[in-house]
Amino acid sequence: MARKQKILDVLFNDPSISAALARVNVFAINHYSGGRDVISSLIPEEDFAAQTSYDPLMWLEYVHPDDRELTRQAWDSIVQGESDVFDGEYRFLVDGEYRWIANKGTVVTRSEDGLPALYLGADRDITEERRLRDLLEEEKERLAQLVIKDDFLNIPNRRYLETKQPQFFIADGRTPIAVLVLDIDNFKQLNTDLTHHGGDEVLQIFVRHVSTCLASTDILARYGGDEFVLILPNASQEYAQAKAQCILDAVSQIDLSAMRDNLSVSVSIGLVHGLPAAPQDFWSYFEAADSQLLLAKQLGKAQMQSKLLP
Ligand SMILES: Nc1nc2c(ncn2[C@@H]2O[C@H](COP(=O)(O)OP(=O)(O)OP(=O)(O)O)[C@@H](O)[C@H]2O)c(=O)[nH]1
Repeated sequence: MARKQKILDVLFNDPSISAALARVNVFAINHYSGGRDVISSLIPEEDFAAQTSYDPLMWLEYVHPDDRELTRQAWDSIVQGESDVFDGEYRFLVDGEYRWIANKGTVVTRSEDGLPALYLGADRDITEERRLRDLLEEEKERLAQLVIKDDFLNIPNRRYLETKQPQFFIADGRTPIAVLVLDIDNFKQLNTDLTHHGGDEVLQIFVRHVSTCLASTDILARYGGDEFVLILPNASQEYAQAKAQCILDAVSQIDLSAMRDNLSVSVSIGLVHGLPAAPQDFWSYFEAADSQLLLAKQLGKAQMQSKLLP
């Protein structure tokens, strides 16, 4: 005890040591002294002095209410002796504003009842670091979205299907799914009649019309060119058939008279519905739907052909 006391005396009473520690944001709290000996705390000295009875948890009041519970839990495990090392990030009230602080420190000594007596830690203001980290995360998310989105039509693209399909394709033998492949009829001719730019406009009008039939859980993606994939997770066969009919009707309503007279748009649809079971995957459903699309084209276009998969 005498040796510990000596260490504490040096630590807290030698101004050169206190100053050296403060320079690297090391703070020390001597709970033996009822919290009177403090080096370099973010809490103003007068707030310590103003305490009528010493509360070793008073610092938690400076932690942002949203971060307080987690911080308290982490500190509790120190108090209870489950760990000596504290390593946390929280917002802390400094000069009237909340700053993000990283606090890493350790209990140096415990009193006889096992409670932390001397705690040495380093506070680091990471507000700017956190802001940059958040910006980077947002940017990464934005780029990730760009990669899986068709920029022109503002819907998911083929890469989306390739990366995300396991999420909606549940091959447990009891979760139904419908996969539809849509292809605009005679789009090559539309491009010739309207120019490529006009064809682009038709693609946008097409997506707008198809979207009037979609529910929030339906996923429409552009597979490429004038070919689209529509996934209806958890859909009944009747729901899928009605969806295809809605799309056929909506596309037949497209009016291109503002661009050129006597032009109409139609779509052919291949539909498969089933209860996928392992080892089936999304692409086996896609291939089957694509075969149905081919059949619809061969049978005269502007129609839907469907198949039930086991
Ligand atoms: N305007 C435009 N045309 C595209 C785009 N991507 C692909 N195309 C064209 O779309 C046409 C697709 O034609 P196909 O689907 O092969 O044939 P189709 O004329 O639609 O005939 P069917 O599918 O048998 O009805 C091709 O001429 C492509 O050059 C695009 O982003 N914009």
